[in-house]
Amino acid sequence: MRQEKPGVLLVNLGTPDAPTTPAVKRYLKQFLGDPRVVDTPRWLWWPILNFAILPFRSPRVSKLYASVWMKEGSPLMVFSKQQRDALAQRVDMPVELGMSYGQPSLDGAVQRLLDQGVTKLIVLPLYPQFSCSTVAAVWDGLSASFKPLRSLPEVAFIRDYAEHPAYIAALKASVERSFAQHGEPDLLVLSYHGIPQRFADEGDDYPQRCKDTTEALAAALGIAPHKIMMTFQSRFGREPWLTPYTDETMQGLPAKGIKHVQVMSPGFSADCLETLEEISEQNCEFFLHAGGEKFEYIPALNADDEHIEMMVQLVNARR
Ligand SMILES: C=CC1=C(C)c2cc3[nH]c(cc4nc(cc5[nH]c(cc1n2)c(C)c5CCC(=O)O)C(CCC(=O)O)=C4C)c(C)c3C=C
Ligand SMILES: [Fe+2]
Ligand SMILES: [Fe+2]
Repeated sequence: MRQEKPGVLLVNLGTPDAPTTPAVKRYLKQFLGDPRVVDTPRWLWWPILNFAILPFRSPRVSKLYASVWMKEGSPLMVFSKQQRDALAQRVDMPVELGMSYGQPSLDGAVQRLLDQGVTKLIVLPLYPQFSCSTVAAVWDGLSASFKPLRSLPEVAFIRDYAEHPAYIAALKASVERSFAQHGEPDLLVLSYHGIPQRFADEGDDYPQRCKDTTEALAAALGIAPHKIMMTFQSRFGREPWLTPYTDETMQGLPAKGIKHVQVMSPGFSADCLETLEEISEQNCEFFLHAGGEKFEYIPALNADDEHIEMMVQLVNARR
């Protein structure tokens, strides 16, 4: 009889190995080369990526990475490892971390779990809101890592957890800590990573999942509807992305009398370039230059106890 031995595969996006132009170029080449992320026909995208994007974007973005780099490495990697270690302390099964792009690879993480005798993979992509550009890319990566195997493990794939009570409880605790520390702002802005509007038009339910999180958190906080709003950050390329854009919103709020904002990015399970630089630095500046007075960034859930508790619940429900 087959006796299942479960193990957890925690997955996130991945990040460069170093804040240098060659390392960032390597990372962006793999990331932006994934058709789940950019779906332009390959014959057209290959020369654009290699000759028009990588040579110019890599040196610019490597400087941004350098500005947030931590003693132990890239913030996304530092927090992801902390999450892995904290979860491993809380569940009686092996836990491995794999990244869609860069190291540690998904392939390696799957192999390490199999080497420990795991027969059932509980796959937890750390994206609270499903998107074809993130969660489906994890699915693709997982299935690619199965290609050389003669036997496949059982798989429990957690699609997302946008309104899971333990996720909402962790976000609520974090917002309440921030309100207690800095005072209640005129507006709480929830800034989610954007995607092209076209992906949503073609069936990606990501915007609805962001709305589900926003509504569940607003209800949990008991906050008035005019004191919370949802925006989308990090757009890339020329086509329209989900709106309202975070940067335009920040530039426009002070003229509407909003002088104190707190910004949280609930779609990022770990702090990274897009929160520590784009929100805490760039968008803070946009807001203050437009006449805003107080801007506070509420950190990602990272390895907070409430966040790890959420992971324990998600995993134990599938074991
Ligand atoms: C080009 C299209 C992109 C889509 C679609 C996209 C979706 C998407 N991304 C995240 C999470 C993260 N993205 C991060 C960085 C990042 N994202 C893109 C592009 C797209 N993302 C780029 C080019 C970059 C790299 C930085 C840059 O060149 O500007 C990160 C941070 C990684 C880090 O190393 O710190 C995360 C996390 C989500 C959740 C998402 C769709 C919902
Ligand atoms: Fe991204
Ligand atoms: Fe960005």
